[in-house]
Amino acid sequence: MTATRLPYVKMNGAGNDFIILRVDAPGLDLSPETVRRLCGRDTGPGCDQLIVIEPPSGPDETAFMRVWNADGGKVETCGNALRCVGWLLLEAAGGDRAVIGTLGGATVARRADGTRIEVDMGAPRLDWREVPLAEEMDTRGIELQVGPVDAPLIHTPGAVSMGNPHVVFFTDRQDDDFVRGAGSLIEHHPLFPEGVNVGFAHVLAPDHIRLRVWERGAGLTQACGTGACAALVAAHRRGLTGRSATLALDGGDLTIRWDETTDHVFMTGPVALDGTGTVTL
Ligand SMILES: N[C@H](CCC[C@H](N)C(=O)O)C(=O)O
Repeated sequence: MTATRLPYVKMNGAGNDFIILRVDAPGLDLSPETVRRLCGRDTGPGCDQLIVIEPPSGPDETAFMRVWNADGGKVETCGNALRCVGWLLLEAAGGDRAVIGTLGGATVARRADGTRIEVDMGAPRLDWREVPLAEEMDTRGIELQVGPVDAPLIHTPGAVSMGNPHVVFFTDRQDDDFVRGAGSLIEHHPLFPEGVNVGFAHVLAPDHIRLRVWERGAGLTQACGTGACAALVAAHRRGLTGRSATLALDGGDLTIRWDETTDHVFMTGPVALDGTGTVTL
């Protein structure tokens, strides 16, 4: 296959960084090897996720967004990338809203203030089959055995899908060793047949959560947008917070609101343009 050179835009949303390509034809399929090469910080421009903007998949969309994790796996969606893609589309079209289709469902991006973008992430999926889990459980507090079999540590985190799978632990343990150790152990736990993003949420107040996320396929990132949405939903379901909160992540703050009337989750946060370049596919 002949090599293709494409321009890219490098952006980040609260420190979660992306290479963003734009193509004219739908259905671009990238090999895991190509994705890993481009996402590698020593083999390519480097990023947490590779993002491709495609033409709309339906009449109500402005564009369609595909997401690959740095490990080469194609996934459903990415909250921080939706803000960045939303900003690019709004800058290009000059409109005030952009409908972005993803494999995890349709979303709507709007300008909030300054360079902050709000994305309507749609409704959380809360049934065990939608997360998905390998067996029936109450997703408000699932039974998850972590640790050696002879001395199991049973936790009852919340489980939520924002189009992609999340499990959220409520703990004041935020140190790197714990987050990396527990996160990497749980990411591929058999209870999660499609893998899982692992959040560690320290509820500081009914409207304030400190969050770190070990991401499926990317590891510990500066921020996870869908993880922030999942953490707020899981915290509210446990009676730990109201329906809106500031989520303080390593790379910045996200404002998350779970609207009672529409059941939709709204995520508002910063975007930044880091640079441009070209890559060879
Ligand atoms: N690691 C995620 C995809 C990226 C999500 C994250 N970067 C966000 O901002 O939502 C997954 O495998 O589902």
